[in-house]
Amino acid sequence: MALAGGVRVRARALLRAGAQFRGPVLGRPEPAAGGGDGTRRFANLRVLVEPDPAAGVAVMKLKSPPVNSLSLEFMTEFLISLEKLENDKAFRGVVITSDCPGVFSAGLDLTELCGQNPAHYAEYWKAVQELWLRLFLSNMVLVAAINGVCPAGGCLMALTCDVRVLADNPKFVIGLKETQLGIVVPFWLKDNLVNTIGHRASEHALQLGLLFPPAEALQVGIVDQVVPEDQLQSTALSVMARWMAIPDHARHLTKAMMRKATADSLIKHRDADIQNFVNFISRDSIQKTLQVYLQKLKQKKG
Ligand SMILES: CCC/C=C/C(=O)SCCNC(=O)CCNC(=O)[C@H](O)C(C)(C)COP(=O)([O-])OP(=O)([O-])OC[C@H]1O[C@@H](n2cnc3c(N)ncnc32)[C@H](O)[C@@H]1OP(=O)([O-])[O-]
Repeated sequence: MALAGGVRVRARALLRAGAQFRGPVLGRPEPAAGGGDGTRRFANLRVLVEPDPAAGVAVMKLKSPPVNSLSLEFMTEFLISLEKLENDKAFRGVVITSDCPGVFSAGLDLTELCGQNPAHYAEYWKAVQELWLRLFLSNMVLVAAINGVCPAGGCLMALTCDVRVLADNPKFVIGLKETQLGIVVPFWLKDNLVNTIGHRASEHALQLGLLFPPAEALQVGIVDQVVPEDQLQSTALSVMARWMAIPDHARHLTKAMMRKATADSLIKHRDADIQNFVNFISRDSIQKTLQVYLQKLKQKKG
């Protein structure tokens, strides 16, 4: 699946502006700095990719400090990196994890949702849809190695993966907390959650905006495994090895079959979903709530 129009234009603009792949790109391998071991690390500003072509696996590290919030730039760069891997036959699996200590992703970037104009909200929401669709429909095996707090839009990314492994730390909560912020999750993300944990548990989780600590997350099924923090990466890679042992073609056709109806319901109603989001987020009451919340986050430090 190619990048949608707006995101593609933005991606091109970023690249034209020299969006600054600091390392070698896939297809033009060079040894990693100082490595000389044939591994091909590449990075843009906000995503670090550590490829292991021999295993057919790459680790994508989200590194948009302080909290990996989903800004337009972050999502664009993430999708460029993902597309590079998808276009390279050497790669069949991706582990997604964070390079920001204690935070997998803080979710949607609230500065993109506050005090902007409707055209911006529309562009932003289209990019969020695109991020979800591209991950949800990826042919590759995606494993989320969740090494930090994972609320809302962070949980969105994790939910698209085939497997979620969470590091066992009581601070590392995961869930769709949107109602706590006065936001309603989009129907396609609700469907994604229902497919994962079932209808009744989703009703509770979504209405209450629940964030699950590790033991509860495992119990409700929003993650598949909880492991000690120092075993997260190795567990994610061994889960990946198990999935990679399945013939690719059969596996990804099965994945597509399982996910098609959920994805199609967004694809068919993309424009209406954008319009709905723009109308909702532009409301004075929502803007006020989000601004107060953002202000509170900023004051936390002071
Ligand atoms: C698709 C479905 C709908 C989805 C909706 C959403 O995702 S809505 C989103 C739902 N997400 C949430 O409700 C999560 C909100 N975030 C948090 O709860 C905490 O930041 C944390 C627990 C993620 C990390 O705690 P910590 O103590 O490690 O870090 P800290 O708290 O000190 O923050 C550091 C800096 O980052 C800033 N910043 C933080 N988040 C965001 C953001 N989303 N955006 C922008 N900026 C954000 C914060 O203001 C501060 O800025 P400053 O002062 O340096 O200019």
